[in-house]
Amino acid sequence: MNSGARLVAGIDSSTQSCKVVVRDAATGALVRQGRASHPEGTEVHPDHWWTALNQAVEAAGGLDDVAAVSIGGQQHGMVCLDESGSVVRPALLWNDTRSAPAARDLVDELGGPDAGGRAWAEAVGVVPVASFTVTKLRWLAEHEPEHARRTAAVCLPHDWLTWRLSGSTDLADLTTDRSDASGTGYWSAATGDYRTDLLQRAFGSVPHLPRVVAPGAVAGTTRDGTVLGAGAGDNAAAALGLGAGEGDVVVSIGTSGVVTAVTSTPTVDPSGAVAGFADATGLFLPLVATLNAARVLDAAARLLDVDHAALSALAMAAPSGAGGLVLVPYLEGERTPNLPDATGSLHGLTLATATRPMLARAAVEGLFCGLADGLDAVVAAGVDPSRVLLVGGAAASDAVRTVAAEVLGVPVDVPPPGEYVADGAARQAAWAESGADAPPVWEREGTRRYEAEPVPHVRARYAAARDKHLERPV
Ligand SMILES: Nc1ncnc2c1ncn2[C@@H]1O[C@H](COP(=O)(O)OP(=O)(O)O)[C@@H](O)[C@H]1O
Ligand SMILES: O=C(CO)[C@@H](O)[C@H](O)COP(=O)(O)O
Repeated sequence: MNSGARLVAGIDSSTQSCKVVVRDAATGALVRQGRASHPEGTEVHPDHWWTALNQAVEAAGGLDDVAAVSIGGQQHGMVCLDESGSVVRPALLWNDTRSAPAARDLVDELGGPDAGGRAWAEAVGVVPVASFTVTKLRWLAEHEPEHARRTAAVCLPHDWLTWRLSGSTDLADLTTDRSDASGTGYWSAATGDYRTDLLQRAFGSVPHLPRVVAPGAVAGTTRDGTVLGAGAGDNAAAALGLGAGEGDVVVSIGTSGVVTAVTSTPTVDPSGAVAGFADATGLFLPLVATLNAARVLDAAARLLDVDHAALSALAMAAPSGAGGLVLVPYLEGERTPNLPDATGSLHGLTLATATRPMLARAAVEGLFCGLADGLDAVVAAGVDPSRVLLVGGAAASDAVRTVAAEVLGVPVDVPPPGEYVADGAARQAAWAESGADAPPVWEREGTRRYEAEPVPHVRARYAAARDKHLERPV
């Protein structure tokens, strides 16, 4: 297939799967792609990611003719390695909530919800919640001291996979990048430094940490000499893949629901709603993430015994507001707002709303009302959105696109279906391989705009319902 063009590859090692794209480095044209599934669960041995990566690479026709590769990965997952480079225990993922008490303790130790929240946000841009690596390390130190004692290095999913691609087993060769480092809770996007004092506080010692590679720099090479880019957290990679600039807000509906924006200054939000992450170009990436997004629709489709296309058709057959039926979608607990033990709930059931279309509509609206709260928080942090770019697996749904425009209250641009995290990683790989000051410009056509009258009544009804939920049974 290669007609002499220089090729680069981008990999998205996300929560549910691994996707690989091979693109022309100069034009960005898609040459080939592949995919493989990850196992279910919030605790996953990294070997499964490596197996899926190799399957996805094989499905994409291999990397033999590729000049450079980068990896975008699910953020925050705790990968612990011993002195010999072996994995100490399965990784705890971003959506594993067992470290919620550890998160509360870490905030309390710096002064409680107000003073402690401010102290953490000023130090590292985030206020600990169960998703962040620093809280998982505290959990490990408290609950599995033998594993903590054996931990000689800590890294993130994309760091570990990049290291595996390099073929090294030397902990000194571990690398990360600004965007993923900023999701650990012990690296500051504002200063560009590790806060080993906070890591020491959380874990009781300071294991070896990956070197932070600058955007566009070379992290190393594979054994065959293929250039390895720095990689990125998946949300930063998606922003790079979309070419998002200031004023663009990216909303991703994957396993997580995410609202992000690229900004030129770091964000400090002592409430913790907006995480002050770094992006993949040297700028910043304020981000709100929810634990409940595409899987809310998976669950609704399961309940109604339909596929996603039929779920979308059902939702489109119901009116805005689903006649007053509200689904609060805390099916996996929640991260924003910080309610790790919450469960989902259905409000406003009447004989008229107890129908399949109303339930389908309420599911889509519920997940977007949570994200609209997130968009409000990003705006309060100083972002002035001119449009929303909608991506992630569930962006394929017509109902999702329509409800997004209604509930978010801004024009929603849906780029053509694609793997924007993997594309961002590929663009970064091309940047690293070129040695240029900036990533290559890749044109993209086919973006479709969705506009709708805002629906304040839908958000008002959700706001009345969202605090009424049961905790998970013990
Ligand atoms: N047409 C669709 N409508 C709604 N959800 C969809 C559709 N197609 C895929 N999904 C859902 O999107 C999710 C996968 O999206 P993706 O962004 O790849 O997730 P992740 O990055 O978290 O692994 C799955 O939960 C899948 O069921
Ligand atoms: O925790 C976050 C961001 O802070 C998540 O966005 C993860 O990065 C997982 O992303 P997906 O696999 O759902 O795309």
